[in-house]
Amino acid sequence: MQLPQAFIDKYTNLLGDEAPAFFASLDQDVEHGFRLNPLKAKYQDVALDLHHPVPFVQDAYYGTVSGKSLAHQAGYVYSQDISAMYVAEVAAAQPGERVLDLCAAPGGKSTQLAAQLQNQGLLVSNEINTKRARILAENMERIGATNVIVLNEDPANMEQYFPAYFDKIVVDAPCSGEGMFRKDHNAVTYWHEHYPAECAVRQKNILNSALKMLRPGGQLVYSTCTFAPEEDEQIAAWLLATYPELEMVAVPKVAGMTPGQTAFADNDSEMTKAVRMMPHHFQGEGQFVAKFQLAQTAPELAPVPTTKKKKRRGKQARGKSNSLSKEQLALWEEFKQSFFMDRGGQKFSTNNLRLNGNYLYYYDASWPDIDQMKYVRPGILLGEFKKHRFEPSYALALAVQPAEIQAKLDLDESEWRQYVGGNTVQYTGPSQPNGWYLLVCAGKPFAMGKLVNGIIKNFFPKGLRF
Ligand SMILES: C[S@@+](CC[C@H](N)C(=O)[O-])C[C@H]1O[C@@H](n2cnc3c(N)ncnc32)[C@H](O)[C@@H]1O
Repeated sequence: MQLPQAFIDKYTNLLGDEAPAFFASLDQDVEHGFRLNPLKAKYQDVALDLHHPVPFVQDAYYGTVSGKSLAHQAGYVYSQDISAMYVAEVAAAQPGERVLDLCAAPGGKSTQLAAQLQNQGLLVSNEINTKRARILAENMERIGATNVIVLNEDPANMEQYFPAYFDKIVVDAPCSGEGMFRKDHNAVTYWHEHYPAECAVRQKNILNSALKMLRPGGQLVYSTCTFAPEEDEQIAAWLLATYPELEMVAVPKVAGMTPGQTAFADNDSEMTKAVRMMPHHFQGEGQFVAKFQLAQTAPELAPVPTTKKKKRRGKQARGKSNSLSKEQLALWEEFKQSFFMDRGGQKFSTNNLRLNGNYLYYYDASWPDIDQMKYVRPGILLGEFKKHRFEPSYALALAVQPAEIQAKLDLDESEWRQYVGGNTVQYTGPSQPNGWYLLVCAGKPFAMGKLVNGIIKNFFPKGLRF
């Protein structure tokens, strides 16, 4: 790989004797990994090689996964770089917590945080870039978490709505991406000498917003995929200097991980509590992770909102949320009765429904009001009301477990392939009445289908077909 001379000079100076090994490693192949998704029933029952676990990350393995496999489509697996997996592992969200992933697309950390939460508590996954926020929403939908809101906001706009609200915040910051040079040689072309310093300005702005949303006693995890001290140790040191109520928490180092470098931040010895993953020592991409604790006694850092809340913004935010009409409620209840065992029990109860236009969402009544914010997914999309009927969503199929559904049809792998390719399927199983069914292949729910006189009509989302 052709590295810019300024980059070579910089790291020759910073890394000294290690520099040749560091530069050489940027031309070597990277080890791939994937994580299984414990939110799915029997999640380890996948046709993948699970003989090589990543020892320091829950449910993670070395290897590659096809995006066109059943396990991937049905949300049982997420491909992720080995180093990147360590960020959410360090955040260690606990069931019941309120967690914010502030720079979340495409969803590597968010999918992992959702798994840690086990559908208890709330995960707000935010992405500022609209196109990327949609991809994030698709990934969150695929893994089937039922406690996730996907926002498409500038962090600065979020402060007033979530003052001192979250127990944990992950800032996986936009950065100069030097750690990605190995995987994406094109990334080198964006790099210039002043790029890290420019990124640092943006990182500080994002962190200032994040801290206003962190509750006293809460924890912040900051990470980048760059080697630049300006964006790593120097940002961590700036945080400590700017927010005396913050202290660093030591991040455990496993084989190959190196401590943050004191020399990169005015000999601040706290920096050894952070971790660096450098490609000449560690098998994944380059990564920096630092963890901070906000003192329990810290004053709330958020301004008390005094101004009137802004009007709803953005296309997705249009259509005031309102309650269901009698007909809509009856259609939903009718669907629930035929689809779920025990009519769904307490799941998706009427208190937790929210209508946006004709779209019906599950939105837990205890969650914060996001009406004023730009969102992509305000909870789980359950389905859409069409003329005198209810059409259940793909997201619902991925958010339920087979055992809680009575209306389901088992398809084999070739029928699955036919269906995800956008085709109808001739149903050959025991006779069933017409209606909506959860489609299941090898025990994995993968879509909704409508059975009409022995044919399963195709409702697989057009953009996801393969
Ligand atoms: C390193 S990536 C996040 C990767 C993600 N956490 C994952 O694990 O899949 C950083 C993200 O920050 C977003 N971003 C860019 N500028 C931002 C800003 N000013 N505030 C918040 N996020 C920003 C980028 O669009 C990008 O998706």
